[in-house]
Amino acid sequence: MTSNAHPLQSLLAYARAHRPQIRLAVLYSVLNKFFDILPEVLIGAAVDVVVRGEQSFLARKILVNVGITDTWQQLLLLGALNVAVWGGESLFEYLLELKWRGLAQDIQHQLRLDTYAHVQKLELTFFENQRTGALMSILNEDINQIERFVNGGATQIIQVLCSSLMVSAVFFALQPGIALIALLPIPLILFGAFWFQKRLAPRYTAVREAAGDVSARLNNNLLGLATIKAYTTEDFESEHIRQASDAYRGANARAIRLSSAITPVIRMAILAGFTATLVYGGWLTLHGRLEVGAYSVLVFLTQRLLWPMTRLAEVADMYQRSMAATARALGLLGTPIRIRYDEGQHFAPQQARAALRFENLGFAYAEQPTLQNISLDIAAGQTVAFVGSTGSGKSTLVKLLLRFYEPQQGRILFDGRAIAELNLQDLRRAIGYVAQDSFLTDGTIAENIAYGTPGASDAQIRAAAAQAECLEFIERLPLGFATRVGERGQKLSGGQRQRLALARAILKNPPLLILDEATSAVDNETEAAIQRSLAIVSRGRTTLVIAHRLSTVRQADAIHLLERGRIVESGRHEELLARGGAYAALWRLQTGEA
Ligand SMILES: Nc1ncnc2c1ncn2[C@@H]1O[C@H](COP(=O)(O)OP(=O)(O)OP(=O)(O)O)[C@@H](O)[C@H]1O
Repeated sequence: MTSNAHPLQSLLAYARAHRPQIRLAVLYSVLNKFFDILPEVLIGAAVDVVVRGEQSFLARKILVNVGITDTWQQLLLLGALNVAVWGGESLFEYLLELKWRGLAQDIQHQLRLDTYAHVQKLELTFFENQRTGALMSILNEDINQIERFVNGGATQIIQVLCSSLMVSAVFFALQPGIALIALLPIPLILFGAFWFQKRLAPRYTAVREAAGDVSARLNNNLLGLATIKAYTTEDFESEHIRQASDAYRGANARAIRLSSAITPVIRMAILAGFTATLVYGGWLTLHGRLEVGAYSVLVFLTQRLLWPMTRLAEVADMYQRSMAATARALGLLGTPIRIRYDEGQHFAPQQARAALRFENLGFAYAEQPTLQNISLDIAAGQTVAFVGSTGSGKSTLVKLLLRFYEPQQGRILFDGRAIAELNLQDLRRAIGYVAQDSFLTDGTIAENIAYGTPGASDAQIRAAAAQAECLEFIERLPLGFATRVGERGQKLSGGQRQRLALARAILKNPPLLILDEATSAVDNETEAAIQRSLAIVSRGRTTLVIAHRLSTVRQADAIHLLERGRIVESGRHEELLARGGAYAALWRLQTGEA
């Protein structure tokens, strides 16, 4: 899937597994075309019979020993052949439709699944530099475009090629002189189609990119509707969408201007060949140098050549669109996964003790360092808190532990082994992570708690909810655990979402639990609830808590205060207070003792 290969080549390489199917589909297309041009030949033969009677083509001994001199029998034979030809054409039409359309479905299905599965494994940095809507447009529209091409475009290309070859063969067999004239425009047409195609390609790439942009903006706005309403920026945002949509329309207009010219131009070239056949062939026939039957075959066949060639334009258009789509979809599929899932030593996540060691860790998202010289030991089973001002790097620290990012310096050991050498999924299975903004699915409360722990019983789900102190609010809902939470858990309060996310992590029963508290703005009751549940859930496992409210973590075995990416103070609550440093100041500030 190298980026410098032609998209068609890449697509064929991707569809390797479908090769036998593709070959069969191509065969059906060829056979269908073969039967499709035979009626014209039969018309010629019929004209030949009525004009020349017993001297006709059919009366002569040709390839096979036909030699039927009786004209009535000749006509009957033609009738029978006609039925067979039309029957064959219909049969192969059915088969080719079945095969190509089946292939289109199989390929789009596989491509969508593969691309999605691949995208899921890409590291977070990739998504931070991409817009979700643009990715959605690749996963949806671009893959649909490829589906449309395989559905109808591929067979059309094959059929245009076949009919050109077959018609040329008939022409040469009947009248080589006319054949040369009639077929003269073909190189011109092919050259023209190629010329258009080359110029269309970048225009369609621009169209696909503009479509991705529209989709990205729509997605962004729909997610931010509450903010749009609150700031009454509806008109401003409509204008944003208008600009994106306008750019899409403009990109399409540039493609349309060119693509609309293809058919008329090609038709004019065909016209030259057709007129030449009509006039020159007629002249030859009048002078007895061409049979009437052969003349009619040639005239009809030029028509046969004409229509597929005009379709060539349409097909070239569709081809170009889908190649732009293919390049985007396969490009996404070919994006290298930097933090690999399939490497590293396996271990049993549930048996881990989760003793942690951070060794001189240094990390930067961009140039500015976010974390520097972080070194600390966390014994198995300890509860450790990270506190510090906003943006000091607390969340980043645990994200490195989850291997969402790779540190530029130092390493993290998990039970004595560097996490970079462990199997990524085993490591993550050993961790229960409650993020600041946990992702809730559009399902029920029970489904959300059991997310990541398939097969959990109702009793287990209930117990986890109780430990996370969310049983009370769940039971007040009319449908209880069966209540649907809406997309991203919209129908719940921020605190309720956080509790639910905690219940989810508890149910997973991981050796290492990470709680990233979103805010210090909690009421006293919630604060007490957090303390209670923390005491329960941290039992028997290593627990890391990122806290904004110092009182929630005063019982922790160790507290680390971060400032601008460095640990500036560490110790137990009482020790830190006694030291009278930055932690003590922060404590006084929060408790109002200042
Ligand atoms: N994905 C990212 N890309 C670039 N910079 C980031 C990214 N995530 C965080 N940062 C920056 O890194 C710094 C540390 O962020 P981090 O989220 O670790 O802080 P925090 O201490 O957890 O803050 P808070 O208490 O507000 O949650 C911040 O300056 C932030 O702007």
